[in-house]
Amino acid sequence: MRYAVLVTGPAGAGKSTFCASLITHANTLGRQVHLVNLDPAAERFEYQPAVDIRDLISLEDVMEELEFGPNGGLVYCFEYLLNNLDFLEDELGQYEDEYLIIDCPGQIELYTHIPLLPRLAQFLQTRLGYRTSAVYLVESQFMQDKAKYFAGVLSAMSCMLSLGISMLCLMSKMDLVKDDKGRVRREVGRYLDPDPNLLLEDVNSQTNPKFHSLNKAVVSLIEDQNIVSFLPLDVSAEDSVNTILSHIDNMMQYGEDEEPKVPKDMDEGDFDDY
Ligand SMILES: Nc1nc2c(ncn2[C@@H]2O[C@H](COP(=O)(O)OP(=O)(O)OP(=O)(O)O)[C@@H](O)[C@H]2O)c(=O)[nH]1
Ligand SMILES: [Mg+2]
Repeated sequence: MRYAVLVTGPAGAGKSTFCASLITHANTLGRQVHLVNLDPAAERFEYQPAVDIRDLISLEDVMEELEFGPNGGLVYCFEYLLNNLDFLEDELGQYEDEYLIIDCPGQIELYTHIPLLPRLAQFLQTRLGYRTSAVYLVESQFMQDKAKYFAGVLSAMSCMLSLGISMLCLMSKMDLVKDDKGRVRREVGRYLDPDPNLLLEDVNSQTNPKFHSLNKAVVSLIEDQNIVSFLPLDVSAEDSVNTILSHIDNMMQYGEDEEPKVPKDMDEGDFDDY
């Protein structure tokens, strides 16, 4: 069985850092995972990507040779990738029993203007037989501001709806919102899994009454899509990364088709103790 996790979210949310810590953690569990880089502007990685879009096309070349600016250049790179999906098939086709962590770029227009990620998710699933899921990162500092919280949740929802695969929302950089005793600050912690009614009260208390019905509509949309809860991500804490990996595994039913591995020196009688 093959598995793939798309790591998505806005620019600077911590996607590449999360990919590296997920790989480090999986390695300590003795699991083989590989990094796929889909960011044509990426410069350096903690782990060498097994598959790298820069081997197909680099943003620097596009900007130099075709005289695109950085954002137009990125869009060009992705359109080029979409027209050359056989590149991915050649690169990924060789992996059997594989678990891929796919580091995506952060420019939000790549998620909304051109259907790159949905096409890619579909290609991975139907053409290459990968069980594919996604995570979406939103920075914890955004949660201190209600308007930014709304924007973060709505962008996560738009990504989830356009991808059409199961998705987990992560609140990244939790170490930045801890108090001096190491506890997550209350005003942020309550947004990990907020009560929609309290959320509405909170937002209404900070906005002009003429926007209250809009607030209500957004909160009920958030509630309907069941996307209000975030898992906390602190890359410096192994148990946070471990919990997230377990959720991702569950989401893809990782390992359910695998034969259970029994340690060699355990005969059947030993199982009575468990
Ligand atoms: N304090 C803290 N900083 C973090 C954490 N994760 C990432 N960062 C920092 O945030 C910045 C951006 O992190 P990246 O991992 O490059 O973010 P990204 O989402 O891959 O960014 P783009 O690929 O440019 O969209 C870097 O300076 C990281 O060191 C975290 O958990 N805690
Ligand atoms: Mg990155």
